Amino acid sequence: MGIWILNGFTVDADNEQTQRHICIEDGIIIQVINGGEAPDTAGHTVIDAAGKLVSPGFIDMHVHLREPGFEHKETIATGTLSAARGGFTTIACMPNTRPVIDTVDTVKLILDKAETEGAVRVLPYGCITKNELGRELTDFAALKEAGVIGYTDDGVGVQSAQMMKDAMNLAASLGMPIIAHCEDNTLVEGAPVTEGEFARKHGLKGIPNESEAIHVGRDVLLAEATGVHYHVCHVSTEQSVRLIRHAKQHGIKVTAEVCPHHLVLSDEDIPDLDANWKMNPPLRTPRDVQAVIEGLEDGTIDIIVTDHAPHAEEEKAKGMMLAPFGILGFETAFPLLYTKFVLTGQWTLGFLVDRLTAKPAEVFSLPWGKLEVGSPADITIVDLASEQEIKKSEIVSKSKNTPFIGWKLQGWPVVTIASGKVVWS
Ligand SMILES: NC(=O)N[C@@H](CC(=O)O)C(=O)O
Ligand SMILES: [Zn+2]
Ligand SMILES: [Zn+2]
Repeated sequence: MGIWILNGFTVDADNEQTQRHICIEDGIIIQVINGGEAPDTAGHTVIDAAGKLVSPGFIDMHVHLREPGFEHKETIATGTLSAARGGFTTIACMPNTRPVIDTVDTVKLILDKAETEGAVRVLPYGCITKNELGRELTDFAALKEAGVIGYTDDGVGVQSAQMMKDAMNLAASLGMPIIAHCEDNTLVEGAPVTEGEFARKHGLKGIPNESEAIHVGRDVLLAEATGVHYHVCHVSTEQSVRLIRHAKQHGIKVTAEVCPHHLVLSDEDIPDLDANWKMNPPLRTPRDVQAVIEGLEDGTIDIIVTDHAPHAEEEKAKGMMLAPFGILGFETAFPLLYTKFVLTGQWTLGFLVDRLTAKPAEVFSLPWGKLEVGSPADITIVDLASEQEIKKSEIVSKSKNTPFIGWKLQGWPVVTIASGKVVWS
């Protein structure tokens, strides 16, 4: 017995919208009918998607699931369910767990747990350096063999240029990407927010834009020298956008991602010293926000990721200086971007959906992100008309650290199907 999803509409990157009936069985899309009368659905479960968007399940290439080691913040079970609520069916998890994902055993542990306890598909990254200490490369070949999809020390920047170059050479020889958290530690020194209005007003030390952009500049040159696929994490500054644009113009194999919060918030929106507004990279100035939006719009930045970074309430209660960096991402991403960019007419729906589905699949050569006969049945149904307020009590993630509580947003995922199973409705 399969599932028929009737009368919904799909959208492509050019914003072409088509009414469709879609049948899935055994985890695969087995039939797609364009328009017209509903087919005979006898013997199947029926989901009425009339008036709703039927999208390939969203893909999030940058998330933190916290297991193993930080299960008080999130687990693979709670994190993947939070992803499902947000409409994500494939998520790529960062290795800054405890232990970090730098051995074959830890990769296996993640994959096993995801298989048995996860609501959606989990793709692990492995560390670039052992323990993310920047001193010694991990065993890239063994990690690849175990199932990682790329290498990153997310959470910290790789400080040594030579170490990064060695990593790129090795990754290139294996046909694997390097995913970089760009941050020069010598320029940061314990600052909690960006250099800008907010830091000045509160007398706080600021994180300068160069701390990110210096690594981007260094790394695109190293990527050119080594030929690796180099992917920049959570781009937040005008300078980084400029450097990536220049690198792409010169044929360097660089791709990049941006987070919803860096597209909709600047440091001037931070209301007070509440650490739910603290993340790395920090909210930047309005000028940077404008630059990352333009970067996404012109293709300099390829994809949208959430950087879902759960932290417990007591950790965030330590205040702006002492609390850890990071905010939740999964459950607010689509409604936030739909409300702020599509409803306002700045982006088409097709553009937004593409940057969350087909584009990430293309950038990382993944087989998901499309609704075609024979494709895995990863499908997200979105009620574009529904408006809801973000309430702390409704957050599925184990943590509640988001600055968006109380925001009224439109465009909520209502059914998420992963590998043919309804994982959220
Ligand atoms: N983004 C964050 O603010 N925090 C991330 C680390 C990271 O993505 O660099 C985390 O692990 O909490
Ligand atoms: Zn990072
Ligand atoms: Zn991250």
